[in-house]
Amino acid sequence: MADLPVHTDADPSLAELLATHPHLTTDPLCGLMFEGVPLNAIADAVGTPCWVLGAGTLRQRLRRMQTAMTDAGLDVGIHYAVKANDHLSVLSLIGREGYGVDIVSGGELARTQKAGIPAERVVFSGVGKSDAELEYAIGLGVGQINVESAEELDIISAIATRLGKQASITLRINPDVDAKTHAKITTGLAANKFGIPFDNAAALYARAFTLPGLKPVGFATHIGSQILSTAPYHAAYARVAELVRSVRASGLKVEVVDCGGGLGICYRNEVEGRPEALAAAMRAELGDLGVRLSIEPGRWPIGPAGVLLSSVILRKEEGLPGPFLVLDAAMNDMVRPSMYDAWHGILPLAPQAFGQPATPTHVVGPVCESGDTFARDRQLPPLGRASRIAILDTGAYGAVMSSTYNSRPLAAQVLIEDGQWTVIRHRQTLEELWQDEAMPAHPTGKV
Ligand SMILES: Cc1ncc(COP(=O)(O)O)c(C=O)c1O
Ligand SMILES: N[C@@H](CCCC[NH3+])C(=O)O
Repeated sequence: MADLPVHTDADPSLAELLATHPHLTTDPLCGLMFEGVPLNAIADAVGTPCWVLGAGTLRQRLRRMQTAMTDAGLDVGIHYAVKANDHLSVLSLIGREGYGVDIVSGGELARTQKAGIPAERVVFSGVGKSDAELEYAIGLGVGQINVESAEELDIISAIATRLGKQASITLRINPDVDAKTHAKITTGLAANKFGIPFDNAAALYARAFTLPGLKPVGFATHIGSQILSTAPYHAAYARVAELVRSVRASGLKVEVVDCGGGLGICYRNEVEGRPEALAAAMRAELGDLGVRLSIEPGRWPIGPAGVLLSSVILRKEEGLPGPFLVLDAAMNDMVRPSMYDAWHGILPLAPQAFGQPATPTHVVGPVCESGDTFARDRQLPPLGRASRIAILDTGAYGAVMSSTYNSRPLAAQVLIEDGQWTVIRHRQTLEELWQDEAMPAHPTGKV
């Protein structure tokens, strides 16, 4: 994998975006299609905003990861990171394909159980697992708990002992490696809250063998997300390998190394992270240790498998520095641009839009915050009221990060499978916005 994530600073043209997103095609009559389904047909039936997920793309990308590992001579367990997209349809597909999952909360664990994923295929990560969450996970017999602090080790030992269980644990190591990604999603630097400092890990691992209720099986690391270079992976895995060798030299058993997730995708013009290069890094640094390896990918398999459909409410130009397209989707639906200044491709749905000249356009949502902006100075064909667009690469960290800010109902979700599409989440109704709220009785009995 090249260490040059961005090959040009210019925004890709619509044609270039189509070339880097092979599951999206255009048809002269139907316009933009996703996995062979006209997106306009979905928008006509379901309305906008609407998330569309392609099961074929997800399946194909997971298989590519598995094949990359096998081709490198590695037997690697794939534990899909549920946080990227926790819809039951996704988890059910993951389970049926035989993969495991990486979870970070009791809620995610409950979803995996609802989707029928066996508890032994679950890895529980997270910097602050509550007692209730740990009791739930240990009681169910999850396959592995990645421990992130000395205090957590004691808590898990106490809970497992109380429940009469043995919890398989790894220590999540903070290798102090710069993943060279956005500051808000880097996790492997010493200053980050995640993992156990490298220098404390060997002693803590030894201590884990002395505590009741624990079965220490190895180490885990996860250095961040949207990583586009293999160098940080090499550096992190080399440190973990050093640790494995040193604790083994002191007579301790190590059976497992969990290599985390983080492989990046092409949003704009980045050279997408290649699972083959990740496999090569794992093989080079960890291949001779005779341990069971696993990875926890979220964004890579599912990010490109989703788009967010939206309609233009109106086009606002008067007195402004360039035209503003105000969409019916907003930061409450997709927060990544507001939160990380993330760049997401935008394609029109209409067939005729592709041949027209593009001009710089601002694309915003209707929420009452200037940060509710999807794109600035984006080269787009002339779009106006009722034009439809697709915001690309929203399969990961899209719908899962939605809120109902400004009392905006959660958008509908659709899954495409084998050329057929199904609504997998209805658009939230206004009543559902407040159905879980209660009003204290007013002393006079009236509001
Ligand atoms: C422990 C852990 N594993 C896996 C992931 C998945 O990361 P990504 O979606 O970048 O592959 C994350 C999120 O960064 C994480 O915190
Ligand atoms: N939410 C982040 C990724 C966080 C990864 C979680 N460990 C994003 O949208 O890029």
